[in-house]
Amino acid sequence: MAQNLVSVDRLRQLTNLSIETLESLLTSPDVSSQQKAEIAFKILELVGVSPETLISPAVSPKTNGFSPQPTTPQADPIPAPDYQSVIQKESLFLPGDHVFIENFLSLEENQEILKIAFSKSDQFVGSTTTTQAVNYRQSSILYATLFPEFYNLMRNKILNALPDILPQLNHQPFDVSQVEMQLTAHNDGCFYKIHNDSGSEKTYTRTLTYVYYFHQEPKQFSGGELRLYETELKNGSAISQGQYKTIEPRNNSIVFFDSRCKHEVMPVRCPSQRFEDGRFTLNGWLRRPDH
Ligand SMILES: O=C(O)CCC(=O)C(=O)O
Ligand SMILES: [Fe+2]
Repeated sequence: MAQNLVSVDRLRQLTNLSIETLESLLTSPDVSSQQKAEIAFKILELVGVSPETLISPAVSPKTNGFSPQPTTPQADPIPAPDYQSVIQKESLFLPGDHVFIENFLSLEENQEILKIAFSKSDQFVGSTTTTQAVNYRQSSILYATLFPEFYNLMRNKILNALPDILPQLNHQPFDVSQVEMQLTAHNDGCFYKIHNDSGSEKTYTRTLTYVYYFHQEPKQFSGGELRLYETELKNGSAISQGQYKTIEPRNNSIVFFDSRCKHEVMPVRCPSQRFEDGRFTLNGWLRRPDH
């Protein structure tokens, strides 16, 4: 018992010393800002401070960020700083603004993407997060390399809609360097806990998130609402205060929002558990250049 108390004390001392050492490294002029950022992120990850801010969908540059066509540059690009300098020092509040558009595709296009999803059901793979967090996300994904024509169609529709969408989000125009896309299926019990899409070194150039919803009619699932949280950005963290807006995953609708905004996919209930009866999305991110 006494020995345990001593070792707890020692452990405390050691912990304090470690924290002091890390603190001095984080403020030392001899440590590069790159190293400081690495240390800071490691600490945040280890102590579990807002771990979900570090979680965002895995990026697979060869597949997920499929870009068969050159992108159209937009006017007046916003400066695109690197990862260190995008870490928000002053607090910035994102109210969960979004743009929701119904009947985004024609009926034929909507049926076409449903047909693509059904015909390639055996090529979907389990989803992951960049931190490989367990029990954070359950869904399956079809990469855009497996539907190149539809990728191009969707990409063009999104880029054409952008000049109307950005002002509604109070967002400045930006140079779109890449349109990432994937087809995601949520079936019975699937979900994606609270996260943002741009909280890691691999994902920080993601600027706008879009999610196009489609499913069979009549709808065979319930749940699966998207919750968009009010988010405060500060010191590299995205903190949500719990207030949110709910977006229903309506067939043939699309939602756009700031990729830094925290969001969550509520659990889906699909009693038949048939693949075809699930909640489907074409979802992805518009990136700005990283220089
Ligand atoms: O399916 C949705 O409504 C959102 C998906 C999402 O948050 C993501 O893939 O990052
Ligand atoms: Fe997301």
